[in-house]
Parts: sequence; C-alpha cells; structure tokens
Amino acid sequence: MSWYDSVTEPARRPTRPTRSTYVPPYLRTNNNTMNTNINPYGSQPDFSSGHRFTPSGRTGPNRGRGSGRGRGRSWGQNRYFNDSNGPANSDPFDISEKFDELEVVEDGYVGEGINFDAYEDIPVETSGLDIPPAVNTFAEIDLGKALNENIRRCKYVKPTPIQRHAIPIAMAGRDLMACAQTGSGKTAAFCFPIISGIMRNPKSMPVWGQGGGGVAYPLALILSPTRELSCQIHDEAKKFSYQTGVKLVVAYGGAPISQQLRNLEKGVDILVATPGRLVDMIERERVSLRMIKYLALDEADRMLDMGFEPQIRRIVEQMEMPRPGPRQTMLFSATFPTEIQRLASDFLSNYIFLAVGRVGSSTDLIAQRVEYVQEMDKRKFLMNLLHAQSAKGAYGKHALTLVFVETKRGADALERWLCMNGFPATAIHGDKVQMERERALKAFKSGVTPLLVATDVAARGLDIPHVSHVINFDLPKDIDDYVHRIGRTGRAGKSGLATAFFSEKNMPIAKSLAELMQEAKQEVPPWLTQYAESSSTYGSGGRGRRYGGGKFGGRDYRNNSQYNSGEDYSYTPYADSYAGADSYAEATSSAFPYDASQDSANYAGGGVDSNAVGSRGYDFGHEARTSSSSPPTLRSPSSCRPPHQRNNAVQLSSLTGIGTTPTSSVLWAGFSTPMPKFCVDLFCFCDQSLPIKPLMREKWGRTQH
Ligand SMILES: Nc1ncnc2c1ncn2[C@@H]1O[C@H](COP(=O)(O)OP(=O)(O)OP(=O)(O)O)[C@@H](O)[C@H]1O
Repeated sequence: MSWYDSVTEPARRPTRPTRSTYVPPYLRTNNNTMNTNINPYGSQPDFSSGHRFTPSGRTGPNRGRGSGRGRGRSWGQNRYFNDSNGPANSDPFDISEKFDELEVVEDGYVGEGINFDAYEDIPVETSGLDIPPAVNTFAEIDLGKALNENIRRCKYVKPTPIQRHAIPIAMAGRDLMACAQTGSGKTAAFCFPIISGIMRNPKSMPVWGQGGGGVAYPLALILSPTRELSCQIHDEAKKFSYQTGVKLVVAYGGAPISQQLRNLEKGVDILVATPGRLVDMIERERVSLRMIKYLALDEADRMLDMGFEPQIRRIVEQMEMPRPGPRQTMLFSATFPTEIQRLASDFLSNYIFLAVGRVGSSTDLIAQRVEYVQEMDKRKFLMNLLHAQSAKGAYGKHALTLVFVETKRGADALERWLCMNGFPATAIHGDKVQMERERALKAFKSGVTPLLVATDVAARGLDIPHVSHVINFDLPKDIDDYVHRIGRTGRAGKSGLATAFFSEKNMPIAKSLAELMQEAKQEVPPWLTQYAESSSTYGSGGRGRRYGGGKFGGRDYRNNSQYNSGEDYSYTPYADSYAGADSYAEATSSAFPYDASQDSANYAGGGVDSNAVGSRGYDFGHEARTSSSSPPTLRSPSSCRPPHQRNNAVQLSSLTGIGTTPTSSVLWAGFSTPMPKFCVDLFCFCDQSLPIKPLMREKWGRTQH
C-alpha cells in the first residue's frame, strides 16, 4: 500500500454511516412546518456535490449518494430567510461594516507548509534539571530513516517551536510537561519520539498473549478526552509511522468494541484511546498496560480535571502500568492551570516543564472580536454576521465557520434554526450517537455543511483545515475553554477570526477575557474593560482563579516560592491559585441569581467519552458526612439537582478557609429547605471548577469513600 493510500484509508472505524449524506433533524421528521420559500442555495440550486438541501426542504435527487467531497458554497447569497423580524437589510443590527476590517486571507491547505514567521518571537520557558538543548531541524535529531521520510512526505520542512524543544527532551527519555499554543504542532511533538523509540527498541514480548482471546500489550498509550480527537491523533500517527513497522490501534467509546478488539489482535505498539473505552478493554482483560514504556496525555489539563481525573488516576496508578521512571510520561496542552500541574506531577518523575508561548494564552494569529449581544438578540446577530461574512466573500470559498454554544439542546436548536433560515449547518455534541457525530464532522470538514454548531465536545484538539471563523455564540464559563475553542482557527501559522457574543450572563469571565485579549494584542472594547473592572471588584471567574490572580506566563508551579522554600506547599498553592475564588462566590450572590436553566449547561461536554464522568463541576451527594475523617461522596453533574430540591445539609467545616465563601465560612454538601442564599452562590461556585477534589485529597487522602 502506498503512503497516500495508507494515510487516506479510513481509520478502521467499525461504524460507517449507512447514509452517505447527513440529514439534519428538521428534515428527518415531518417538515410540513417548513417555509417553502426557504432556498439555502439561492436561486440556482447546485446539486453537484450531492448536497441534501433543496428548496422544498426535502432531500434532493442525490439523496443518499452524496460524495461528501464537495466543497461548501457560500451560503445565504440569496437571502430568503424565515425570520419574523424581516429581512437582513432592514435589520437594526447591521454589522456588515465591521467586516471591512476583518479580512482574513485564505491560506493554502494545512500540510502545504507552515508560516514559521508567525512563531519567530515566541517566548520559551523551560525548567527542570539537565535540559537537553533545542534543535533547529529534524535532521539534528536521530529519528530514524523511515520516520524522517514520512516527515518529508507530510511536508514538515522544519520543526515548530514546540517540536524544536520537546522532541529532544522526549528523545532523551525525559518526562515532560509541555504547554504550547493551539495549532502549534503538539501532536507530532509527542508522536515522533514515541514512534522513533519503538522503532529503535521493538517489543520483546509477543504482541498477543497466550490462549484464545488473548491480551494485547501495547508499548505506548496515548490518551485523549474525545473520540474525535483520538481518531485524529491515530490518523496523524499512522502517517508518521508508515513503513516503520510500528502498529497503531485506536479505541474509543460509542462504537462497537468487537471491531476494535479485532484490530488489537492484529498487533499493537501504540494504542490511542479515550479513557472509558480503555478501562473497558482492560477490565475485559483484552489489554494489559504492563509493557507500557511511553504514556502521552493530550489535552492533559482536561484529562486531569475533575471530570476525568479519577479514571486517569485509575489507569495510570492501578492498572499494572509501570511506574514513572521505567515509564516515560509526556503531558501536553495549550493550558495548564497550577492546580492541574500539581496533580499531574504525581505521574511524572524528574520532569522538565516546557512552555512555548504563554501558558493559557491564545495565539496572536487569531483576530479576536467581542460583541455585546443580549441573549434574545443572539440569533439575529449571528444571522447578520453570517450574511455580512458571505457578502464580503471573507475567507474564500472553502471557509468553514464553527459556532460554539453552551448546551446540547441549544446546539440542536441552533442547527435547526440555521438550516431553516438557509444556512447549511450541522451540529455535534455529546448526546448524538457516534455515527451522527462522525457524519456531522465529515460534512463540516468536506464543506458540505460549512457551518458546525458545537458544544465543548469540539473545543479541544480538532485540527480542521479551513476553519476561518470561530463564533462563541455562548461564551464558556472558563477562560481556558475559550482559549481552546478559538484555537480551532488560526492554526499552523495561519490566520483566523474569533467572534464572541458577550451578554450580562458572561460577566464572570469579563476580566479574564479582557486580560487574554490584551495579552494577545487585541482591541478590547471599552465596555468590556468596564465590565472587567466591575467584575474584578468581586474577583474573576476565569483565569484569575485558575492561574493565581490573573498572572500570565509560562509558570512551572515548582518555581513557586513556597515550593522552593520547602514549605508545605500542599495547601498554599491552592490558596494562591484560587485567590479570587472566594470573592467570586460572594459576587455571584448579588449579581448572578441561580438560573435553573443552566443546570445542564456546563455539561455539554459530558458526552466526550461514554464512560467519562462528564464535564467540570461536581455536586455533593446526600451521603456527605460531617466527620472530618471521611470524605463526602462527589456526584457527577448529571445527578446535580437544583438547590431548592436538596436536603441533608452537611457542613464541611474542616475545609473552612480554603475556597469557601467569606460570608459563610463553611462549605455545604447538601442543602436543607429552604436553602440559604449563600448555598445558591456556592452551587454556582462549584460549577466554576471549585477545586474540591484536590482539597479533599489533602484533607482525607482520597476523594471518595
Ligand atoms: N513541523 C510542521 N510543519 C508543518 N506543519 C506542521 C508541523 N507540525 C505540525 N504541523 C501541522 O500543524 C497543524 C496543527 O498541529 P496539531 O494539531 O498537532 O496542533 P496542536 O498544537 O496539537 O493543537 P491543539 O492545541 O489545538 O490540540 C496540523 O495540521 C499539523 O499537520
């Protein structure tokens, strides 16, 4: 098989869409309610790409036979839109002028070269002992002939900054915690050393254990938080390992396990997996981690946050995985909050911390705009933005737009609304079955539906060429999530645009957003500065909490003065990192009354992996104890009930002073009825990634009974 065939071969995914074209929800059912004036194509529909939109709203003549290869067309050229407020040109929110300044040149395809000038002045920080020097070319590193040949085939002419520093460190066998901006080539930075290492020291154990239904013994494990990202890493790594003899398998939830097990039977050196499916395979005794020599966690901060951490800890510490030292561990992300660094250090030995660019900052390649939009006006505003974009011909004909929303329901609703108004859109979120998710992504990537509405399930890692515009229709609660979301554009040295709709609801993120934009040399609107100032009176809900009072920069948490002075740093870094937390909770009491409609909001990412606990945020269970000798049970967000329905008030007074509200000085695990107001605040506060688990671990040495 040629390299090209090899890399274009589907990633042995067991499930294939039975229909070759994606049908949005409103077309799947009765579409009598559709306005027959809707014509997403304009006056001359073009079915050449197998597109399923028709003027009547039914699937077209090519139904089921679309190639999926057609490039998307500009939408809304003929603006029939079904909106009670009237057509776009009589619109009170005419923003087309703004697009004069938003020209983003369409670059060549990713892989045809990278604009390295964009990375010239990037600050690099390394810390740790005996740091191997960086290289300037791939030739300076002995990666092996076959791998070098594949790098050439990928048209990687020279290493990106993260690769220049990280590859020599990893090749020297060192553990690594690496942080670099989105789209800067982290995948290759961990894949190359792993593939090269396996090429040099192939496995001495049999691939497949004795007996039928044997056990696979991979040498390397790459974990990532979402199914789509695991598939993408697998596809990338497969290109790099062509004709090297290194075997790859991908395992992820939502697809039949049988096919993935069969793939394992053919032999595996590198297993790319989501945590849930991996645990399943280990429990079935079909995979053993005993031989693991390389462990890489992509999006490591996400993997170690409160949703995934127990599962990761179980995999790394309780499932026969060799300990740090014999095992080389590499953690990569674009964001690395201090408290997550500390958790991560449990998995590392004598590691090097590497920050290329500023930790948690966005790349300067992304032009960031923030617009003040009332909740009720958002759709209208979006429509005008899309029309203006289309009218200006911004970004060229292949341009794709990714729209982030907060909830799964919101994603479906917006997809439906966009489609009904003539915009070819599809949606991806955790409630869709895997087949639908793959189909949506494929339709988006190919340009058949150049608009993708997504929850945070698509926020991290996905490398989709031609995403020229990311719209935060709903801003996330956490600034790190914003960084990852906008990072779907402006990748590999190319420019991109990110537009955020800001409403009163987003006040907690105002300060960190303004700081982030300022840092990325973006224009901060005066009204946002004002919001930031007033929200900082209370404390910030975003970076201020996670990075220690809004400090930016590539900080190795080991360089904290407490760490160096030999103090017991187990408490102080948290107190430091979460300096703004108390005041934030306090602020919420007056400014942000609890909104039950938000209950599911934070958990849009819950479908990231079928067995993962969910997104950030925990509720305390009813079993919570008053005793300081045993920890309360943490509940996943899905079991979180509105505060007024809770009972069993429990006071965790032992946690007093650490991340608690100054007004209450206690942390409540459940609430009596009627619930005191500060408990509402705390509930919101917990939603904002309160570091309950680390605190509990310190207090009780564990987080669950
Ligand atoms: N040395 C290189 N030369 C040219 N292109 C490269 C090089 N390294 C990586 N790329 C390309 O850059 C793009 C972004 O890489 P990658 O997806 O690894 O970024 P990332 O840093 O992991 O991003 P994220 O933080 O969003 O996960 C990919 O399309 C990849 O093929």
